Amino acid sequence: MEIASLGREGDGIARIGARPYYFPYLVPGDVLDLQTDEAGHYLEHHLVSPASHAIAPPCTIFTQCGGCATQRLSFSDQLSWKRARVQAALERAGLDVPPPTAMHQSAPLSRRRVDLAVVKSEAGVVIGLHQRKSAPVDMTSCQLLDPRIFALLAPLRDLMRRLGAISREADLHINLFDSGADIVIGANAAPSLSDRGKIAAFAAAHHIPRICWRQGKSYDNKPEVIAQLRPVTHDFSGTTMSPPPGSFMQPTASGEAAIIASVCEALPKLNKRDRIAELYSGMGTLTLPLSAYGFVEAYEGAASSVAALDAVRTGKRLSCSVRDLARQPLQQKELEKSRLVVMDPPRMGAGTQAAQVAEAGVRDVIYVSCNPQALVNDLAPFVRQGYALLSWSVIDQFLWSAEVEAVLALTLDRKRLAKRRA
Ligand SMILES: C[S@@+](CC[C@H](N)C(=O)[O-])C[C@H]1O[C@@H](n2cnc3c(N)ncnc32)[C@H](O)[C@@H]1O
Repeated sequence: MEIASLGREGDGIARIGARPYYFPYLVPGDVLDLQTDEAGHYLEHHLVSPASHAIAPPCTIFTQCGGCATQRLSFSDQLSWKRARVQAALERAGLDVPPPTAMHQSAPLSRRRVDLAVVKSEAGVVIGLHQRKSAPVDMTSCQLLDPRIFALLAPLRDLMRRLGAISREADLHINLFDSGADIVIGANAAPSLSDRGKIAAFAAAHHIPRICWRQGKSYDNKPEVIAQLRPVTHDFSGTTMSPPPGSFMQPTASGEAAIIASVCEALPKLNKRDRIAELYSGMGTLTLPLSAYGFVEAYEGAASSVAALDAVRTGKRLSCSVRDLARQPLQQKELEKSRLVVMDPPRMGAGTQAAQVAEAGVRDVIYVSCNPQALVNDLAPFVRQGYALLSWSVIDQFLWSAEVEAVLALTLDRKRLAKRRA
């Protein structure tokens, strides 16, 4: 049998009759031999002949590490697959879909943000990404991570081994800012005095500006600064900011630039007094460039990110507020005065907030999506209200995985639509 298509997670799919079988790491065109029991349940398979377009995976731990699913596809095949997934989502939502205006793909070795699992046992310390439904595999090689992050993994293994507060499991959140790596260690227990000393010495030895500790599983728990050697800074669109620990940042610098370019390209004609409501603004990745076009009212759930943006607000055409948009979505009435809404929701989508935006009847909406499944649901109220898709672009910042981002321009303005389509 032959792999006919790729599933949502990047698995190869082959069918016997109507029944789909999913094969991790196989790609369309691979021919395999499948053994099943009498009821058709999978027993085992082996690859008979690889697809002619399949390539040799670049990473030595591909199929062991949980990070990459599609390394046997060329860069252009991956981008085509991701484009097709976004296009299918837009069509499923009921939109008339023109060709994309832009497609971006980030390069290998450019990931500047990563969440890693740590497992400590008698055998040693493993730092890596979870394989689906199983333990993480030690990241002894990586074609994704910025080499400056990868270079920290060996010393971090040693640090984890020596920390008494880490008995079995922990996690690491690493952001690579302009000032250097910013690390949050997540663990169940609090660090002892001796652990604190070891962390401070580690920061000094590896020139790490800040290392924090977050106790407990919840990402709502505020990280405590354990070592801070110098200020943590990062340039966002020409503004130097002080990002808080564990903050959201687009995973690659080129991906961030592509998202900003796509958002700016999708803007309607604005005058500086026009209000732009920006929802899920994070630290202001989009807020700062948008403030060159109109007055931006930014809303974000993470108080520390809003504080970072607020600290650089003076003289800029923006306001920023902490607001949980799931519990307290911006209401129709609050949105009606906006000329444009820009929204960049988290993976689960905007839910009720999307419906409120659609019902407010704001003429133009720019939606930045990181999940085609959630996108379909969020688009439903816009389609009901008569919004059309003016343009869209595809951004692949998560090379070799199924993740894909897209920037959509939705409009109620038929004249603008007709002009664009002409
Ligand atoms: C995909 S990120 C986009 C951030 C920003 N636009 C950027 O490009 O860096 C989504 C943002 O939504 C925020 N968020 C998640 N759930 C939220 C909620 N219920 N209310 C408000 N913001 C939320 C996250 O903290 C995060 O900053």
